Amino acid sequence: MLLQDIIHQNFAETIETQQNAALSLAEPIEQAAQCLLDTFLAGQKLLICGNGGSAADAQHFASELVNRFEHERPGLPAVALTTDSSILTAIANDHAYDQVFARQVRVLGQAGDVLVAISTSGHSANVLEAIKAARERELRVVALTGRDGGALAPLLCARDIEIRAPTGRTARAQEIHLVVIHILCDLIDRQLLGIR
Ligand SMILES: O=C(CO)[C@@H](O)[C@H](O)[C@H](O)[C@H](O)COP(=O)(O)O
Ligand SMILES: [Zn+2]
Repeated sequence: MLLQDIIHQNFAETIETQQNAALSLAEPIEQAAQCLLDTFLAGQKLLICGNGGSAADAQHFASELVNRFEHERPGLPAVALTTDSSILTAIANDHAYDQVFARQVRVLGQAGDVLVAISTSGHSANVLEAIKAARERELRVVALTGRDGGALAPLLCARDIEIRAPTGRTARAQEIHLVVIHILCDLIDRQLLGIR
């Protein structure tokens, strides 16, 4: 196949996936925005985790909440659990890599906080362990997933929210996740600032 064909094929797949997501994800995104807004209005916080590109998404989301998205407003409390190399390496070295987020959830999480768990496959062991820790500490979970939800989806309970990108490709799921993160920021800003 010509390189230009591959380029066009990637764009076409992205557009189709985004169109499918617009149809299937409006409801869980609305629920998640309300959940996050209620959490902030109650004075509680978000903890956000994921691996690789999803670690970047966790940091991206936290920065838009703590600092700002498109409008000036008071900062909103959100912590990416992916950023402190001393904490991450100590937990991985002394315990296990699958505990790097769970231990932070147990230490930093308080009942009523929300864990945002990001995994395109739903099979990252450290994200699954973080969800189990969230359950113990009575945090709600907003999960950004893909494929069939993997081993993550069955861990969720009725109070949790799954936003599942309708694709089997990690790259396409990550692209959906970033759009979802920006929509959540937009909805939160509009509600907080009374923008229509
Ligand atoms: O960004 C990419 C691929 O686009 C990779 O870094 C990817 O995030 C990593 O392979 C992750 O370990 C995948 O984890 P997950 O989404 O399956 O939980
Ligand atoms: Zn990537």
